[in-house]
Amino acid sequence: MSLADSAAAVDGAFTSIPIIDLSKRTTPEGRIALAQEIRDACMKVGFFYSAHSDHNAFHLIQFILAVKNHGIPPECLNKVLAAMKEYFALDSETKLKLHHNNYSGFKGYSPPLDANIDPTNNTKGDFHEGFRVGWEEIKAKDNDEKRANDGAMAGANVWPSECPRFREACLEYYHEAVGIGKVLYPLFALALNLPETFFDDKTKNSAAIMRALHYPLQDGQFDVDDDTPGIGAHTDFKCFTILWQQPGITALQVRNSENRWIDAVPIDGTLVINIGDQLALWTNDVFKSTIHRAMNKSGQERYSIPMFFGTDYHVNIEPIPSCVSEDRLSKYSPITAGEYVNQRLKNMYQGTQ
Ligand SMILES: O=C(O)CCC(=O)C(=O)O
Ligand SMILES: [Fe+2]
Repeated sequence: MSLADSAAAVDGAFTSIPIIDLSKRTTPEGRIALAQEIRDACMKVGFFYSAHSDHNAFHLIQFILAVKNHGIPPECLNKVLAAMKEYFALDSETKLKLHHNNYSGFKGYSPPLDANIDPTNNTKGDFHEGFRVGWEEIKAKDNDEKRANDGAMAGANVWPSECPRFREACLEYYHEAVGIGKVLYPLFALALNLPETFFDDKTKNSAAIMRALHYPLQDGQFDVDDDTPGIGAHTDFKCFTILWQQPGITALQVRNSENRWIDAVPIDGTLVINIGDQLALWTNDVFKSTIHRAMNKSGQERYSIPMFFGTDYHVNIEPIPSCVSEDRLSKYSPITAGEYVNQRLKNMYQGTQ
């Protein structure tokens, strides 16, 4: 059965989110099995957790991936969480100095209610604040080709001098997550019956954007109520997202085909991986980009870190042939990844105005 045919046979009425054991990727058979699991998960759900199946998963992921230099050590997560707490606790005047409107490529700070990712559903905006970071070497380089090649999203990162440890903590996390992205791209290619290397020449510049997110408490400072989403219903703009969510606080929800919201409860030691629109474009919707949102009703502040992985900004995205058939005609016209992301970001920020 072709990918286009099997996509027609699945429905999206999932009630739980599968956990994929990334440790299997070390053998060729393991990678094929994993690609099959990823394929099933993407076609039905669009969201999955990346984990080792052991309850002590993080250490095992770290061990297995550390061999290939792809693990995210717990210290790295602790460090970035501590830095995020310190940064977001700064007063808003200080944070607003780095408002993303003042910089290119949307880098920098976005205050609460700045964006409205789902303008159809509310007028107040999304009740989170965030900080956007793109590619940068940890040890600053005079000539950073990867950053210079970022085309439509080009622009240097900006950093708050008031929280000196923020830069290093974010960039350490950024590079760890890029390592996991490098593991996932070949698995997605295999899952699509493509050569493992299909995405290699399309992801040379790591078109990866990280956002440090803070969902504040409703303390009367902002005009929000219980129905104001932390982030409204949306699909992500790129190929896939690797999301770290703060343990112990459930806020992320995924919508199934029956329009029911399914909680993506944080599971210790896992990262949530979800498919974004660029992969849906590449695959003519064989891989679904699933609608999700975050509603923080925990009564506590919440922190999360999505990292969005796209193809390089100059790359033209068009449905791959195995995902197109007579019954499943190509739904999308070619567009460059950069144009696509830039347009979506503009819409997101204009939605509140
Ligand atoms: O914070 C979360 O759990 C989700 C964030 C998200 O969906 C996004 O930033 O696109
Ligand atoms: Fe998202």
